[in-house]
Amino acid sequence: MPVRVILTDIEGTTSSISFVKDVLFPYATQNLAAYVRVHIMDDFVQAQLQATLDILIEEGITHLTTANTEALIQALLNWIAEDRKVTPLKALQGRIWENGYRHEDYQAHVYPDAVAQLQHWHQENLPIYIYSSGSVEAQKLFFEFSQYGNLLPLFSGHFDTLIGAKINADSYRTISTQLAAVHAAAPAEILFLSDVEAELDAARDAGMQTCWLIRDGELPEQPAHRAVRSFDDIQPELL
Ligand SMILES: CSCCC(=O)C(=O)COP(=O)(O)O
Ligand SMILES: [Mg+2]
Repeated sequence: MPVRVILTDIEGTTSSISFVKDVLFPYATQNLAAYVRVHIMDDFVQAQLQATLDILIEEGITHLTTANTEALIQALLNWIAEDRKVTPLKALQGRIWENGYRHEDYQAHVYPDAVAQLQHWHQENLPIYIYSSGSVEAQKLFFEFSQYGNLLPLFSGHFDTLIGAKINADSYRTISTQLAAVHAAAPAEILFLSDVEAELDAARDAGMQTCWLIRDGELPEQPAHRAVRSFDDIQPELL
C-alpha cells in the first residue's frame, strides 16, 4: 500500500540519542529548580506541579501537596535521571530548553540523511508529522533551532504524550483518526518511523506501516519490522 503520510519519532530516529541525553537532559537538570522557583506563580507551572502530584499519588506517594515545591522539584529531577516520559516533566523541559536555544547554548542535532530525506518528501508534498515524547512546544523548538537552521516548515503537525504513551496502540489509533480527517489517509497509508521496537509494535497493532531506524549496533537477522540504517534507505513510494 503506498504511503501517503509520514509519522516520525525524534530521539534515535531523526536525531541522536546523545544530543538528548548528554545536552538537553543535563541542561534541564541544571535549570529546573530555578525555573520552577522563579515561575512558581505562573498558571503553567502550577498546572505542571499539580500534574506531577497526581502522578505521584497514583504511584502511592500520598503525603505531598502542591505547596511542597521542593519535594516536587526533586521528583521531577529524579524523573529526568530515569528518563521518564511523563507529560508534566516534558512540558517543563520544553520551557527550560527554550532559554538554551534562544541563548545559543546548543542547536538540535539532526542526522544529515534525515534532513535530506525530510526535505525531499516535503518537496514531493508528502505530509510529515512528528510523534515524540517531547512536548509539542519542545519539538517545535528542536526543529526551529537545529544545526541545519529552521526545519520547522517541513512538518505538517505534531503529536506528543497528550495523545497517549508511545507504546500504546490506542495512541496511534487516535493519531490515525486525526490524520484521516485531514488527509483521508487510512492507517495502512501512514508510515511510522522509530528506533524503539515497542513503539513500532504499537503502531503496527493500530494498522500503520512501520520502519525501524537502527543507527548503531547489529541489525537483527530477522527484524520484526522493516529495518534500515538511515533515512537514505526509506523509500515510501516502494512500500
Ligand atoms: C523533542 S524534545 C527532546 C526529546 C525528548 O525529550 C524525548 O523524550 C524524546 O523522545 P522520543 O519520543 O522523540 O524518542
Ligand atoms: Mg525515539
